[in-house]
Amino acid sequence: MLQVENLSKTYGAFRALRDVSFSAQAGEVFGLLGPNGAGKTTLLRVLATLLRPDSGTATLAGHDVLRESETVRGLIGVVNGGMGLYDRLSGREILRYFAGLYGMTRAQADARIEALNASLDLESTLATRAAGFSTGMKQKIVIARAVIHDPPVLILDEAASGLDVLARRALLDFVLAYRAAGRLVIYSTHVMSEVEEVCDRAAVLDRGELIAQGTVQGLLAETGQTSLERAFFALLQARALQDHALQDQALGRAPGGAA
Ligand SMILES: Nc1ncnc2c1ncn2[C@@H]1O[C@H](COP(=O)(O)OP(=O)(O)OP(=O)(O)O)[C@@H](O)[C@H]1O
Repeated sequence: MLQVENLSKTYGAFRALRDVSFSAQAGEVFGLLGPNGAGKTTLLRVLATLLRPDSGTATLAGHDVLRESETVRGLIGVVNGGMGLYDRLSGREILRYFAGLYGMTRAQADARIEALNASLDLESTLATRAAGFSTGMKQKIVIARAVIHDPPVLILDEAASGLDVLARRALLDFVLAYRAAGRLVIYSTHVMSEVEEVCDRAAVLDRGELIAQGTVQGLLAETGQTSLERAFFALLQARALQDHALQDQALGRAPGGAA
């Protein structure tokens, strides 16, 4: 479903992505893990056709994100933390508006809203104006808006941050239900428990490089750790040590920096 090959992106002289490659399949939740600044959002923005990479390719269901960006936009739903809701519109009006942007008829929109009401428990949110939404209500509408056209791929960038335990639970359950419907969910976070709970596989990004990928069990086995958080630390630490060793080598120093 998703093929990423050798993606690189620089901001000026800064390399935000370096030769990132991975693939993800329909019917799985694929996690993207990384510390702040690792390049997760940059990668997701490329996949969402919002940012041009310097080199490399990404294809979704066989469509190139650069050359066929319009087609790709119809195949994805994106939740990236930006709420951007029209205060004066009710939840239902917001969803109808976005359905219209995707070319859906009013009848199609209303049928889809009913289906989303059942899975996201939108209830009063549909009739309430956005100005009166709680954070949890906002998040539900943002998710419903992202999948109003029933896209085969859902991209979530730190979507659970700032949510209380109930709203977070609703989000994770929705992710699992979306996967069960045979969709691909790309789930970016730095909260390990979320990855352990919903991700089938995950990739670890560090300073723009993909340094490991696999199932949670695979990442634990690779690092010899008992929790994903420990595995994550171990991977980053091993990478930092490797970088120091390379620097030492380049400068002709003994390992550890001795002259
Ligand atoms: N428009 C930009 N111009 C310059 N540098 C940028 C720009 N956008 C991001 N960066 C830098 O690129 C690096 C990767 O940023 P990115 O937002 O992709 O990381 P992230 O993994 O999503 O981090 P976080 O978890 O903090 O959101 C960071 O060092 C960031 O400062």
